[in-house]
Amino acid sequence: MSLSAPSSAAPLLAARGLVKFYGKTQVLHDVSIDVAPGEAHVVIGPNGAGKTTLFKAVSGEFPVDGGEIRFDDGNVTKLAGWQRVRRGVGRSFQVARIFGEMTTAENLIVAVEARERRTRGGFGLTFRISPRHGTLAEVRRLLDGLGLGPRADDPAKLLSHGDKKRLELAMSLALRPKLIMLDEPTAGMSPGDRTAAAELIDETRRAHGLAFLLTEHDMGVVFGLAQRLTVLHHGRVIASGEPAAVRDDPTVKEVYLGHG
Ligand SMILES: Nc1ncnc2c1ncn2[C@@H]1O[C@H](COP(=O)(O)OP(=O)(O)OP(=O)(O)O)[C@@H](O)[C@H]1O
Repeated sequence: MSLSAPSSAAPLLAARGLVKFYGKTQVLHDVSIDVAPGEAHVVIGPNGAGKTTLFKAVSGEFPVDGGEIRFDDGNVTKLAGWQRVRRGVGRSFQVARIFGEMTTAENLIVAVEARERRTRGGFGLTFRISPRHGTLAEVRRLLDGLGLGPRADDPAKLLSHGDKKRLELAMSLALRPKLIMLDEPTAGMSPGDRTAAAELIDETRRAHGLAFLLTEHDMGVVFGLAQRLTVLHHGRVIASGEPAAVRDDPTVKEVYLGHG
């Protein structure tokens, strides 16, 4: 079933009727999802429901087999992932993208400088040891804003799991996207770190007016963050709308939330 969406703003992201096959197995069946500017839209569903596949489709990791993806009023369905990044689709850096031997601050310097090179239309992967004027001030703001100030000079490989997640989010923010996609941002965290991470995401969204598309298994985090909730089950959207309405939906209770 489809419940009414709370937002009347024109969507930043509008995916319509997405279809994806892995070989002969259909994993996404006519999946549609919107994210409004500044909104946190959380996708939930049992293991194997297709959440990660939906994320990969939206971020351009592979082409879809049907449907259309519009972002910021342009059709991005045929664009490669890096082209979507240029338009403002940000996917959180995975831990593997962090350079472990470099400090927390140096990782952020690389991210800020990469954005500047991109904006200026430059190429090349060289990292200049002397950062541009302005980069260090921006890195300091990101570090302080995400509570990483005390870790600035620590090698990234020595950060706790929670701090690595913060660094990933900071690196995503450094690229100044319009939408940030986070696939299970609190996975593997302690309950305390989970609460802190959810607060951080919510604060970041409010402070920067950023839109978020997230998947998450922790229902405390889900209901603390979501302005809108979509439930996937066997690759189909079974409910989408305001969190309270989705939570009370009988089908959702039966196939998913009822278990907890
Ligand atoms: N590369 C692949 N090749 C074939 N099948 C795949 C591939 N990746 C995922 N699948 C299958 O597609 C379905 C959807 O997987 P997906 O990872 O998108 O689900 P999910 O909702 O993110 O699950 P989880 O909550 O466990 O991360 C599952 O049945 C999975 O086994």
